[in-house]
Amino acid sequence: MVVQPSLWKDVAKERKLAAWTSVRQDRWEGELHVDGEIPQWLNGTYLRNGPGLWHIGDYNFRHLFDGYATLVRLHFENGNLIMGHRQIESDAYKAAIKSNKLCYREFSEVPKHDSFLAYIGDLANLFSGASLTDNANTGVVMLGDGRVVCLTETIKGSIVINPNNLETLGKFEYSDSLGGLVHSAHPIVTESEFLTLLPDLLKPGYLVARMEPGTNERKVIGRVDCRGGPSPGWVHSFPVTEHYVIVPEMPLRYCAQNLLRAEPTPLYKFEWHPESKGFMHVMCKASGKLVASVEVPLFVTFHFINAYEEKDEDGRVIGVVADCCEHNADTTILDNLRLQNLRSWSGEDVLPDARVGRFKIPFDGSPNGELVDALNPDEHGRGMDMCSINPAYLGKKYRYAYACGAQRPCNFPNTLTKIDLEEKKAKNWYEEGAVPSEPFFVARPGATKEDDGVVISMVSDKNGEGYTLILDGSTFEEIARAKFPYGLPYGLHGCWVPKC
Ligand SMILES: CC(=O)/C=C/C=C(C)/C=C/C1=C(C)CCCC1(C)C
Ligand SMILES: CC(/C=C/C=O)=C\C=C\C=O
Ligand SMILES: [Fe+2]
Repeated sequence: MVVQPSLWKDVAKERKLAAWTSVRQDRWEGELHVDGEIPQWLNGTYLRNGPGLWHIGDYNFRHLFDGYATLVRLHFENGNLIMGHRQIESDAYKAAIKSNKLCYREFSEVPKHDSFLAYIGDLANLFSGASLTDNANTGVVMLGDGRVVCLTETIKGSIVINPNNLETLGKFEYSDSLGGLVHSAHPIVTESEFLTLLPDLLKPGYLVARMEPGTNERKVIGRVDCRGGPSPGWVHSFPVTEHYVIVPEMPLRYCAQNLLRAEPTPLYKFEWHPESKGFMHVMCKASGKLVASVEVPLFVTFHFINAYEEKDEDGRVIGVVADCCEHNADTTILDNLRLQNLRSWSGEDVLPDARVGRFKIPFDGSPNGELVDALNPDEHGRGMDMCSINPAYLGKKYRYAYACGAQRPCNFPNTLTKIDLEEKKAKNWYEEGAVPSEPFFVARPGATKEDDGVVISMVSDKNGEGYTLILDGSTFEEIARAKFPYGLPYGLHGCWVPKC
């Protein structure tokens, strides 16, 4: 249906999204009725994590990223679908439930202090990490050894769960002595390794570390010193190629003063330092040596999509290409994700523009890299975030990415978009008034084509209800949907646990 621009205000007024509504679910499990056909080959479990509980008692959290971690499980077996929904029992969540107040520092929320002495104690606890949250609300990964770990930006917020019943099993304790308080919320996880970045806030730089399946020990591959200052850039995610780890140094940098503040600033724990510039560093995975370090145009990104190596006719690597969901070097997206903003949409077109930003990083010693549009952003409505690819193409030349785009006016990405990076075209799925979550690609076993598989998303519809949507990866047409028993809060990132 096409809505007249003058009617958008009515559409916005009538919309009741479950996406931004807190739900506390100690445990729900049940079978869903499926409309359409779930392919018989789709056997396994899609797990999705995200912040779904944004209040304690009558105190409401401010930011999307503050909410307590909520897992949703979609178990596919022979065309049938069973759903599960459960909170992660982090120390932060348990303490809040027990004492009916915030006890740990979340993304924007800081516990209130009864006295000056308590405030000083809390500052000490900030430096030791004791007051930081372990609310693992960002993503979930399956390690090569089968353990399933939920993650956030604090290292202590690494929590092992049981993918079959969503039970919290306990902390993932790193057995090394790397220390540090924060890491990239998105490690690169394959059957053979777990790669992570640890920003060093004291001596600005990043450690690149690797962990083998079956162990809890991260080993340092190498270190990158920051070229700008005064602190490392925020590193929510990073890309890899077959032989290199790419370390982004974003001009949106961690900020010690903002870490200490009780009230959030528009950039939360970060600060925008355009004068410090942006850089991309490329480290050889085998040797830990830097093979390139270039200045790039200013950029703002949460999520890298993929990266790959470019070769000359003799097969020598001449550079790397790295793609990300890039917010046109505009940091306002971070504050746009305040719950009040998300909940009070009046029909105005307030989602800042974003694009698939493509970094080109040469290996010939040039001081600069490029950042260009990978395709015309109008193809996906100038909204772009929450991406996935076929995991078989991780680090390799690839053609397709799946993400959330925009059908304007909107205040949040509201389409699913299949990006064809070769044809520079996008195919979009949209339902009026609805908000879909990250489209997650699952390849058909035995597939030889990159887009042979399905794309799973969970949609909040305009009536406060929701459903899971299964699109064909190739045609991007709906093949099945299944209504949830109640509307689910928005979720961030997921993983696929194949049936063993
Ligand atoms: C949900 C999401 O994508 C990001 C969550 C980020 C969090 C919880 C960040 C927390 C932090 C602190 C509690 C203090 C230190 C800085 C920072 C990593 C931002
Ligand atoms: C939901 C989001 C950005 C949307 C912007 O268009 C970012 C989430 C980041 C954390 O995982
Ligand atoms: Fe993320």
